[in-house]
Amino acid sequence: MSAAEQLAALRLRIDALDEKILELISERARCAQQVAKVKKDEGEAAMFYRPEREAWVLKHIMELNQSPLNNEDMARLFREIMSSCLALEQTLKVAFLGPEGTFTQAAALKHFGHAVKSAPMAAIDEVFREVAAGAVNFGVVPVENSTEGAVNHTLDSFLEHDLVICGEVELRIHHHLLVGETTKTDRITRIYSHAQSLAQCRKWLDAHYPNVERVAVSSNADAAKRVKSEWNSAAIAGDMAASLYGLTRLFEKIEDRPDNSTRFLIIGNQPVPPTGDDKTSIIVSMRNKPGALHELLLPFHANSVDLTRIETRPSRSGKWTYVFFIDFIGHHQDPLIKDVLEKIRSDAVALKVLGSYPKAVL
Ligand SMILES: O=C(O)C(=O)C[C@]1(C(=O)O)C=C[C@@H](O)C=C1
Repeated sequence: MSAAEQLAALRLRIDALDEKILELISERARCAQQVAKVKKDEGEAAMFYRPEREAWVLKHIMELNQSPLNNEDMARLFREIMSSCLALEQTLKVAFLGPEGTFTQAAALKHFGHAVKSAPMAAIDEVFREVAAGAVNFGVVPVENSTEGAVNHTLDSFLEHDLVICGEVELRIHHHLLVGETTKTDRITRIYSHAQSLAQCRKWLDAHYPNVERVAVSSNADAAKRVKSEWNSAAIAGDMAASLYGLTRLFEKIEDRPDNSTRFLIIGNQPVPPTGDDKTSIIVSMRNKPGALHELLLPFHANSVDLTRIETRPSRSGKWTYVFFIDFIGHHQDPLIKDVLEKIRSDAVALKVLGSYPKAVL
């Protein structure tokens, strides 16, 4: 058989398979419509989006996968199928730190898929306010970066709002130096980016553009937007912002650490049931006395509960008083975790469970 004949035969097989896939996806979509009907018949506060179920579906697919596609690629395809199925039940509106093209938007799409309605906000606090007011279903906010540490705006917003964390998503962050069609690349005098991104590329900038002004703006996407109209400036931003604002990559992957990644939280109003593979986030304030931190950590150690993060912030309710943000493995409904939380509550000035949620799958 000639190469052309082989290609034609393979394409016929692909056509037939596509038709089967189409049929199966359609059947799945009709199932989702029936699920929606059952949920609506159940009562007023139907919960269409079910993070615990979505985590299970994606993990199940990854466990079963034996195809040439790797687990992440396969799960991403199912992520999108499920996103479209959910859109048949309810159009989710998701707020994030805008404008369009930020890493936070990329995180939102990674977590929810592309069938949600995006609502870009000008600041992290606005994301919290929109969710609290019920103007959107969920919000996505950055919480920590592997190079630069905590995102304090997000932590402080948790002190001011009563919202539930219902998910987490991790994103590898690749920064590029972006220029526009009219940029004179040998005469760049200014580089725009978000302060965190400038910090994540500090060594690269010191080596390549030591004398160029670094200007911190509200987001990477905002930086990309500015470059379009200026001939002497460049921006540090990611792929989404580059394609959205029609910029080209003068240098790629300029982050100082190759494993640079950011963790984002999904905030909403709906608690998530246990999946068996969960994380919990709490805020605790302790009496200002020697050994307070030791006292706080003891119940975790005594019960072999894995802490994944601890962060300290000023409490805002008194000079030199602090609150601790703690993440650990387990769900607040697990009997062991319940015991740990009860012990902490008896020693603490205040304890707030921000939420228990499935560990990031993708
Ligand atoms: O199982 C459900 O509750 C569904 O609504 C179905 C489905 C899916 O397509 O698999 C859709 C949306 C939910 O977030 C979870 C799963």
